[in-house]
Amino acid sequence: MSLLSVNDLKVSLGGKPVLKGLSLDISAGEFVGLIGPNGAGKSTLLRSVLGFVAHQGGVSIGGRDASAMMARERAQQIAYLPQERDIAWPVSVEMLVMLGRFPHLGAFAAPGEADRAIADAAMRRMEVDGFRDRPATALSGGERARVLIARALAQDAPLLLADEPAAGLDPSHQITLMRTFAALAAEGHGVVASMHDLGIAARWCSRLILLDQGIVVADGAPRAVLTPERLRAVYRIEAFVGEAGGGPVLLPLDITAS
Ligand SMILES: Nc1ncnc2c1ncn2[C@@H]1O[C@H](COP(=O)(O)OP(=O)(O)OP(=O)(O)O)[C@@H](O)[C@H]1O
Repeated sequence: MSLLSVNDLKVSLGGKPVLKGLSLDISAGEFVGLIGPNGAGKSTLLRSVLGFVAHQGGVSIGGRDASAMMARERAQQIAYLPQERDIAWPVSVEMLVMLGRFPHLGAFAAPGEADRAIADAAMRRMEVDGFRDRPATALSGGERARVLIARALAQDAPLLLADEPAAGLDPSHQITLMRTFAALAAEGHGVVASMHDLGIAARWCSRLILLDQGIVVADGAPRAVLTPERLRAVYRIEAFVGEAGGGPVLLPLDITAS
């Protein structure tokens, strides 16, 4: 089932074309890594789908034209983890995660038992339930990131768009996150996460979409997308690409000599 369809998306920012006619489809069951060098357009793509950026071209969410959807309807269909990890108010971790349930509540309705159970499960998944009573502003960068991911999980939308969710996480929490996203996809959600760690993207994602200068330059299985030639052409890096422990391994080694 198609969760997201983007057709010939074009965005200009500050008079400069940033997305230049980009098309993609995301289906239920996929864990897609959105990769590409700094400035390739990854965040702009995610923000355009959310309706935060003026754009040309078609976006449909769950088979419906996104431009006709209210913000609340979109939030029921798509959970979004922004790149910024700022938390403005010293609310408790539990309250912040519970905010993920708000698109599902009626006007003025308080969260019920089912909402609490979903928020609790999200906190346990991201291993933040141990500090549920602490102010969310009094956490380390990585802990804060995990709390914000838990909030996005609590939203329990068919599609999750996450902008650099692994940034700032230690290796064990990065792997926990990748396992969680892979499990969400196996449960029938769609997950699109922008990432800079190509090794972790190669190992865990079912599909990679490589952006460069506002266009999709490769889209497919990680082994097919991350060839040494393409890494050279797009990232200007030399990399070791191999296999270990039942999956692909990628290690950037050096800058390509020009
Ligand atoms: N408000 C803005 N005004 C002008 N140009 C912008 C604005 N926001 C982003 N850009 C430009 O748009 C391009 C794409 O930016 P975007 O943040 O989408 O890239 P990205 O792939 O997410 O990069 P990164 O990996 O560094 O997060 C960049 O060249 C950036 O400088």
